This record gives sequence, C-alpha cells and structure tokens, in this order.
Amino acid sequence: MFSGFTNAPLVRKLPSILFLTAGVFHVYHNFAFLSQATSGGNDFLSIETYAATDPYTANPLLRNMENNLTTRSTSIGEPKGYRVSVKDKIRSKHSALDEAWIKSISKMLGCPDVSDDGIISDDPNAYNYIPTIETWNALYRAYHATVDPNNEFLTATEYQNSWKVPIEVKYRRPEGRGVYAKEFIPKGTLVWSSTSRNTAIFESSHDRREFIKYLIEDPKTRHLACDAQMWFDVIRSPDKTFYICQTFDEAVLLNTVSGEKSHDQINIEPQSLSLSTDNPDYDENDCYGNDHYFTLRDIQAGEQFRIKY
Ligand SMILES: C[S@@+](CC[C@H](N)C(=O)[O-])C[C@H]1O[C@@H](n2cnc3c(N)ncnc32)[C@H](O)[C@@H]1O
Repeated sequence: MFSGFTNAPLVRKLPSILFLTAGVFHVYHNFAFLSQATSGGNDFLSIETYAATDPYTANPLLRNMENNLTTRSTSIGEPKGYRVSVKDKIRSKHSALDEAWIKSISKMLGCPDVSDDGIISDDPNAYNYIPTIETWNALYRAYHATVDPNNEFLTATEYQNSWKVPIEVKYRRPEGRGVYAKEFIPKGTLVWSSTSRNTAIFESSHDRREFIKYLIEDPKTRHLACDAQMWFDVIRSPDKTFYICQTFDEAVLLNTVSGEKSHDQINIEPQSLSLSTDNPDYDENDCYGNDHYFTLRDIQAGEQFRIKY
C-alpha cells in the first residue's frame, strides 16, 4: 500500500527535484563566481558576471515563485495609501519576488550584511559614509536612465530638499546612519514631505533590476546598489498593484526603534495629506499618501528622528 502511494508522488516530484538541484547548483555557481570576484580585495562583482547570473532570469525557482504569488496576492484589498506590513510584503507578487532577488543580488555583490537589527557586518566601514547631494543625484540619474519614460513617476532630475527643518545625518553602530534634528522642533511640526519630485516609483521588477544594474556598471556608484537595497519601501497603488517606492534623499536614512524601548522614542509619524484631494499639498504621484512626517512631541536639538516600521 505504501509503495503505491509513495512512488507515484515521487515520480510527480521528479521535475521539481531536478529544478531544485539546478537551483542549488546555480546558487553554488554564483558563490564560486563571488569568491573569485572578491578574492583579490573588496571588489564588487563585475557587471558581466552579474548579467550572466541574474537570478530572476536564470533561476527557475524564482520564476516559479512569481507564478505562485500571482495567485495568492489576489485576495488582498486595502485602502489607498496603505503601507504594507511585512506579512503583506511576503504575500505580494512584486515585493516577494524582489526580496528574494534583492537578497541574492546582495550576496553576489558582496554587500556587507545588514538585518532589521542593524549593520551586522564585522566591517567597520560598512554603510558608514554620509551621503552627499552627489549621492542622491547619482540615484536620480540611474532612475531616469533606466526606467521607461512612460512609467516614470519621478519628475525632478536632481536632489530636492524636502526637509522643512534643519537636519544632520550621523553614523553610529549598529543602526548605521540616521537623521538628527539640528534645533528644537515643537510638537505637530511638518518636518518632511514626499512628492513626485523626490520619490521614485518602480512599477515593475524589470525597472528595478535595470536601475540596480545601472548603479553596478559604474565603479563610482557600485556601492550604492547595496545601499539602495536597504532604502526601499513597498507600496500599494489605488489599483492594488504593489510597487517599489524609493525617495532619493535623507528620508531613507530614518531609523526605527528596536527591542523593548519606549514608544516615546518614535517621534515623527506619517500623515496622509494626499488622501484629501482638496488639500493644497495633495499630489497623486507621491508614494500614494502617508509620506508627510509630523513631530509627535517636542524634539530637542541633537535628537534622532525615529519612525515606526
Ligand atoms: C531604511 S534603512 C535606515 C538607514 C540605515 N541606518 C542606513 O545607514 O542606511 C533601514 C535599516 O536601518 C537599520 N535600522 C533602522 N532602525 C534600527 C534600529 N532601531 N536598530 C538597529 N538597526 C536599525 C536596519 O539595518 C534597517 O534595515
């Protein structure tokens, strides 16, 4: 009785076992490339190797995953402007695909390790440089050079100062770079606003991949590909499609609170100005709302801004 039941599924499982073996070999293959590419120093992977090993196009397991997620993501319905939770991210087609892709690309690039608990790489130089206007401009250039003009949401071509208060960016481990108030700010103050001028939206995984590839191609921006993977958010459009949303300014450096620390440490929060079309600040092309940060309490000079995520 058992052999009858066990053999049939095994035969049916054979194609997936072969797929899996191919996938494991593929991953091993990538790591072999990686150790070659990095053995001479701290060089990132070359663009040729990257193109040849792009796991999205090369790995059937990822393609398969995309198909599964397409079916599963249909039942999610949330109001416009809803910021997706981690659970939803896993269920969403684009973000889950991109998370898997992003993780493997990070490995291939040799990006220093990072987790939700901070920078876990032993490298003291990991993600410690303070971005300049040129850093943000490089992201603008990469976006406009790679995203199909019909899909572009980012109207500016260079850095926009969207801060309404003076800020400073500082670095400290384990959380890395963060945004600090330079002077006292009273409760209820608007500190930062997202608009279509400073916020890029990637409508498809393809657009996102081209953007990352562009960064990798130039040795001067290669390290930014690793940063960009830490600095994106997933949003849902009014038609319930999931997009990657990425602001090209210091807002991507906002940290959260960790562990058992008091809720009081979250001192700014997003409010949805864009939900009301008669609001003068309404802009349908911002990250679909929720990206206007107000202070929840008085903030002292030198205090770090912290958001919930
Ligand atoms: C959007 S980025 C914030 C900017 C980042 N600190 C940097 O240097 O680019 C999110 C990452 O910052 C780190 N992070 C944010 N809040 C943190 C906290 N409270 N404790 C430790 N790490 C934190 C985590 O590594 C997280 O993946």
